Amino acid sequence: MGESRVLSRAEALQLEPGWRHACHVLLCAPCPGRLRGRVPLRHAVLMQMRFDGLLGFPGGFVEPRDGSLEAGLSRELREELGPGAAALSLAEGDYLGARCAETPRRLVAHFYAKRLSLEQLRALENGAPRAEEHGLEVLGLVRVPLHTLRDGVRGLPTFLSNRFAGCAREQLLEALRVLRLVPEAELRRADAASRKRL
Ligand SMILES: O=c1[nH]cnc2c1ncn2[C@H]1C[C@H](O)[C@@H](COP(=O)(O)OP(=O)(O)O)O1
Repeated sequence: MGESRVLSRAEALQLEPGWRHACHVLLCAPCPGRLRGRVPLRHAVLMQMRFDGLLGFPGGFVEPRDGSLEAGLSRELREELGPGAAALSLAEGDYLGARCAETPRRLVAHFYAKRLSLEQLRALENGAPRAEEHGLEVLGLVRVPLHTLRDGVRGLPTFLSNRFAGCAREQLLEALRVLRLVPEAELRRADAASRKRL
């Protein structure tokens, strides 16, 4: 995805038919653990390693037969995370925002977030290896490290210096800020530190 711009759901749905729509979701749960007994993990946030070596969120293209954005997203989640994803019941209320880009082709990326319990999130992680797309388009789920270690580099900054699909990096930063999963100043520092390594 080239340079993307933010637009509202209503604006996105009014775009001409030449635009394709994709929906992805950030799934997260409170995570009380401490790394090495010291560093608070705060939350478990799921992303996935894709077939193309890029990191992205679960989800994908919405097809005309899906009938709605949320139905398309739910179908993609069942394919990528397995039947356990059916229980997620994503709705318009879980919508976080949209971004669109003209290149490499006209794409609107709709983004959702869903807060789960740690047990629900673990059940999804455990069920994912049995999903239809496991080992094909999805090579595995990963948890995003939300902490930054004392060197100011390892943890979230290093994770952010990976390569991401479409606007997934922007979506991740925006969601971590809006959902208050990482304090804003820490997030800014992690973003800045990661850009030095890109
Ligand atoms: O996590 C993502 N956030 C934003 N855009 C993404 C993300 N992952 C992929 N993409 C882009 C890349 C593609 O142009 C479309 C659809 O991708 P994908 O998820 O691979 O779709 P299918 O599973 O093939 O339906 O969005």
